[in-house]
Amino acid sequence: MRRLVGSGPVLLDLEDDGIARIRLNRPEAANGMSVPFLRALHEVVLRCHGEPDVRAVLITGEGKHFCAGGDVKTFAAKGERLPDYLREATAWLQIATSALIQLRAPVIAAVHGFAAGGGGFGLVCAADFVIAERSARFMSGAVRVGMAPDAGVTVTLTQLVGLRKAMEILLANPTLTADEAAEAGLLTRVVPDGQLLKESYALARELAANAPLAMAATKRLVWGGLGGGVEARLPEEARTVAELSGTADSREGLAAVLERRPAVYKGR
Ligand SMILES: CCCCCCCCCCCCC/C=C/C(=O)SCCNC(=O)CCNC(=O)[C@H](O)C(C)(C)COP(=O)(O)OP(=O)(O)OC[C@H]1O[C@@H](n2cnc3c(N)ncnc32)[C@H](O)[C@@H]1OP(=O)(O)O
Repeated sequence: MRRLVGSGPVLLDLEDDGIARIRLNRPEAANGMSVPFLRALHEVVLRCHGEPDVRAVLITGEGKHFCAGGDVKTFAAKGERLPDYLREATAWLQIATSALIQLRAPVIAAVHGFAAGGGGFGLVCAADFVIAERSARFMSGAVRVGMAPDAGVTVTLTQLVGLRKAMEILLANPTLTADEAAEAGLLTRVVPDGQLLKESYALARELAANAPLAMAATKRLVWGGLGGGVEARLPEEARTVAELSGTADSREGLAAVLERRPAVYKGR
């Protein structure tokens, strides 16, 4: 195993058989994504683009959770400055999402704990395969903090689960069990707790043994055929997220998450 990017919130290891492992590495914040995190994620994905030996990419989360989305603590601390901060965050988010979708190698998200918000749910929707432990949980999370979905979720989720179910997931913001997420069409498969890495590496080795040019071309054709294209959607999602983040409801939603209480929204 070679550590390609070895410090900060996102690590990259090039392992045997051409498997690159992206490790989300902020366990103290449930791998919550801030601007430095997004910048590091983009750097790691670009490194994967540049490594000719990469045949499959595994994304895992260090600690208790896969990823709990945007960094709510940092967002709440920004107060009135949050829209400017999110304009920067969503700029990195857009290029990281595009870079991930454009990876030649197939991407497997290996989910344990929670996959929530722009980071967790966004990565799940942008991956080619999602394997989840039975105890994993999934939540869109955006409306809870007075914001809107990002990372192309408004296109990918609708393709994955259908319009009716996507509206339920995005507007009612349920916490889905792994079985519910699989039944909806969000996951490739559910595995028993404790089997996640074994099953994920087995799939990665299987995919890594395939013809890389054919895999890359097939990915490009499938992703390019989604509606108006995920990447065309990213700027509108980003603009909406930054705009909503300046509302009192967004500040109330963030405060409610941190204070572990129901939010009271006022429509402004
Ligand atoms: C596709 C490629 C790239 C995508 C990139 C997307 C990037 C996104 C950035 C830009 C986003 C803009 C719009 C924002 C969208 C959002 O995602 S807003 C956040 C939505 N997420 C949530 O609301 C989830 C918040 N967390 C929780 O509800 C719970 O933590 C949990 C996930 C249900 C887990 O609960 P539990 O097991 O009880 O663990 P906790 O004790 O709550 O958490 C452990 C510690 O982690 C801290 N933490 C949890 N979530 C976050 C977070 N999102 N940000 C920062 N920190 C978080 C939590 O505070 C705990 O810390 P301590 O209090 O210090 O113990």
